[in-house]
Amino acid sequence: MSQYALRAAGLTKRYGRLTALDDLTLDVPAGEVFGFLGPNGAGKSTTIRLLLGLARPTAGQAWIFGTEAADVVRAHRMLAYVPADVALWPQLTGAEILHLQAQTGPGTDLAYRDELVERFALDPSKPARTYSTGNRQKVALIAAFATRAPLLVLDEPTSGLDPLMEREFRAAVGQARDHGQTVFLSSHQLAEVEAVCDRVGILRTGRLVEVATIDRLRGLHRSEVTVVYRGAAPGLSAVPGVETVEATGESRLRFTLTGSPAPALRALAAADVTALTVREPSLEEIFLDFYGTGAVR
Ligand SMILES: Nc1ncnc2c1ncn2[C@@H]1O[C@H](COP(=O)(O)OP(=O)(O)OP(=O)(O)O)[C@@H](O)[C@H]1O
Repeated sequence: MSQYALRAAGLTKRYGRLTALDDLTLDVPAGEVFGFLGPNGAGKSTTIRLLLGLARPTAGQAWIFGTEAADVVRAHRMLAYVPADVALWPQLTGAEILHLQAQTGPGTDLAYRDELVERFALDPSKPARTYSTGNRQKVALIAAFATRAPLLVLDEPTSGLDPLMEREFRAAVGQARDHGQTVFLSSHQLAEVEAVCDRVGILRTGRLVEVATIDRLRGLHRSEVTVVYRGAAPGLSAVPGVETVEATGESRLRFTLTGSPAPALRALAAADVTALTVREPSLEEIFLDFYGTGAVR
């Protein structure tokens, strides 16, 4: 079997004049948890549809463990997929659907599946028509995580989950990694990708603009810090990671912080700080930060 779980070479998809995916070349080694990050409409789902053979590329090719993605019967023996919008058979219960999927998929660890049903707090006795978006997502996630498929393809899998369930999701991704499974996870949530992924590809208007490890991504991460103080202003000039310090009112200032917060915290500790807020940048801000407005097409 190929050492790459997933490969794309010049993968392109056009819908009329719109280029949804533009010349994607990407290798994901087996065993990696790879995050595919991008704002709405960046082309994440299009990429996944091409990888799954659900759509035909306008140009280029993709492979799943060395098998052409277009060879759906062989490629799908090696993967489990959770779509962004999970549709289930409305008249079947959660348990019946999990049973059905275990019969048709690449093999299921039934004991682990039961454990996941507990952990995700799913009531499998109810018909799927009564399930909320989050519960439908749970059924699909449980079915996928309980397989021993070497590749899990998850398209924005936590959009309907609450924070407790997100924690379970992250733990399940960790266990998949421990089993040696490869995870390809599309997301527009920076925090989720940071928490679970080894490497991240950043997609923007159909183009892969960066592939970076999480450490490198953290380096790009610029937070905005607001400080209210009494007496003398904290001395922040020449503090590593601190930039663009500006007074925003009487005894109030704002600065941006990149990398480790320790030097800035030491500088702030020397002043009489009465309030401190830290705002994480949005993904879009990080894009703009890193690529400049010139990168926007
Ligand atoms: N079948 C289609 N016909 C025409 N345009 C399409 C089709 N599918 C996707 N697109 C367009 O391709 C672009 C990429 O869409 P895609 O769904 O891949 O983005 P995404 O990154 O998955 O976004 P989201 O996070 O909103 O799901 C968008 O501009 C979208 O409108």
